[in-house]
Amino acid sequence: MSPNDQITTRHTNGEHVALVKQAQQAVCTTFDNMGSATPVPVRQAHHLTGLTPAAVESIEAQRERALAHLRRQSEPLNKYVFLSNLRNTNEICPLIYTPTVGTACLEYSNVYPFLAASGTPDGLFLRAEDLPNLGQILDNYRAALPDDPQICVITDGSRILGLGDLGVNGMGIPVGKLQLYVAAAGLDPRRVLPICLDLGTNTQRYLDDALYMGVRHKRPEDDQFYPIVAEVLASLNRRFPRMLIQFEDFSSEHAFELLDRHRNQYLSFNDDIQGTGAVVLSGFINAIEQVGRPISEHRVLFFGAGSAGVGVAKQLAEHFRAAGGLSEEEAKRRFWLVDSKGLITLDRGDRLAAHKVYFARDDNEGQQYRTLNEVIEAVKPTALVGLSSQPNVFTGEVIARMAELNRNPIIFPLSNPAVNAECDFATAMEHSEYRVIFASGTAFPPYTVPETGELRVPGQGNNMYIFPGLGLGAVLAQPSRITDSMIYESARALAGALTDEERGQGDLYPRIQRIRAVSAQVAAATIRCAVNEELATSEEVKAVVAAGDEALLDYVRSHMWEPVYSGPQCTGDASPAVKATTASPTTTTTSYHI
Ligand SMILES: NC(=O)C1=CN([C@@H]2O[C@H](COP(=O)(O)OP(=O)(O)OC[C@H]3O[C@@H](n4cnc5c(N)ncnc54)[C@H](O)[C@@H]3O)[C@@H](O)[C@H]2O)C=CC1
Ligand SMILES: CC(=O)C(=O)O
Ligand SMILES: [Mg+2]
Repeated sequence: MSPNDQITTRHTNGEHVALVKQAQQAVCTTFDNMGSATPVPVRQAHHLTGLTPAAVESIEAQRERALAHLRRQSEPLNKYVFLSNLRNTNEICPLIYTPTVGTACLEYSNVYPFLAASGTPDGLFLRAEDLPNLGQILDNYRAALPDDPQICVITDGSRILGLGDLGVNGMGIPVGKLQLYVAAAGLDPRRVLPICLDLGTNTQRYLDDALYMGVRHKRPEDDQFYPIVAEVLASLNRRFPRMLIQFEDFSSEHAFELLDRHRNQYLSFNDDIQGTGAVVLSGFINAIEQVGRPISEHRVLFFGAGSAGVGVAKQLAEHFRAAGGLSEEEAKRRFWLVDSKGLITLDRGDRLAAHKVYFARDDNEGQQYRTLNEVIEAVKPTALVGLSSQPNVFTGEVIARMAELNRNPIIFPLSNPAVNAECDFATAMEHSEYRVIFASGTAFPPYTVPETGELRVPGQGNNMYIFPGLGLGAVLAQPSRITDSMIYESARALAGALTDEERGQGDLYPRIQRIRAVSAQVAAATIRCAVNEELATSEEVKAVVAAGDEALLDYVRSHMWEPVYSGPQCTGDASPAVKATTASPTTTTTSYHI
């Protein structure tokens, strides 16, 4: 007797319809849906026979078709909408990230209904009014998942990339970051939690926009803001005590304070301050090696002194101390930070935000420097780092001057998305006689040197090289907190992850195609550090670290989720429960059929 017959004989017609629907939906939920790869017995068991064409495909064939369709779309936003739907119906989709995620955030309210066409929620949208029911809301969300989430990325949308306060439209960023966790470090897509804390927006055009989907009022003052965030974090921690919390794209005024308040309370880190600090340090380590001058001779000029600028400067200063043999005071004096009012000095006459005070200069002898050109002439930097969101401020003239001052000027225009970058790769190459050492936040196309035909590939200094591995390491080691040493070790691991070939070609970062292997190395370094600092609570991980570096790397790799079709669904089991499969000879993996 077929399953269909069983239903018909035992139930009335109405019950039959309901049961068929239930059985069909059981294989149509996001995480169990195999689409055109659903085997014939499963189609029969779930009453899907005749509802799809006959072909039973492999995951490779599905991937090929999706890729071809993606490439046929000419508009980046259409690509994003397609990928978003693909993600919501089939958790195999790779990168949905900068630059398109920037456009997608700007348009989020306009395209949201199409993104959510599958009915799968993007994540949690939390409002201040929800606080009394937060426990219930988390329970509701948890009910749709097979297990507790391991990582959440939370934003309040107040500083999305370099695009400003986008309110609820910022949800695209936690979603995109968590997609990278899945693609780059093999986090299980069913165990990640994007959160938009929708407390309003100060952007008038959204408040006036009839189609804006967020809470329609201004943001709360600090005396309300901090208690709200504290309550949300406490609820998250009560419900999911082992979950790592990643703060993302909070405005700089709040980013530092939130990190200070909560970093020792919960397993958490701030991606813009610490993740960016680590990724830029990593590229800098490799850049300094190429330049061939000792660390102590470098003079670094930061254009932009927000969460990213100050976070990166602090991370580099730590390296100047640890690897350059400088005292804290000597290290600090190798850095000059510029904000919208010019070089940050103690006697500039304005009240400096707390995060700017550490690097404020006191050696300017009463003189203030307002423009970038003035500061360059005063400082004569070896490196120029852009984290200002001001497009094209590193003009041809600025780059030419840097190339006069240095045989190999280090120029990192790191603002996102690409339209906000302080310069593009072609400008940097053409005005430096191709001598620039370059990395940008969003990838620029390679450049062909006209005279020689040599193809030069620019580096991408984006925290996506750090946070996936750092997060995976934290999930596996379960330390009580993320320390500065773990961040520093993640940066060193990334710097050391270049292959000889990549190093030989002058790359600062590993090729993106190797991101999984690289994330495994970053995760291993994080775990090793957590164990050495006696903060790791996983006994399994402690034993693996004791067994040596190869064992640790194997362990990390074996815990990276892979999309594979296997398990009971393939045999027609009428209730397609998700089961783990063994992908490595040594350990049980967290790979599941989807
Ligand atoms: N590549 C990467 O991995 C990352 C890049 N970013 C990018 O860094 C940028 C900055 O991020 P945050 O520091 O969080 O933002 P922020 O808005 O807090 O900081 C911007 C800084 O630039 C300064 N600035 C603005 N206009 C200026 C002008 N005309 N001249 C000189 N300085 C000016 C501001 O005074 C402020 O200090 C964003 O574009 C963001 O997307 C941020 C994190 C990671
Ligand atoms: C990359 C990133 O985190 C940002 O631009 O904010
Ligand atoms: Mg960010």
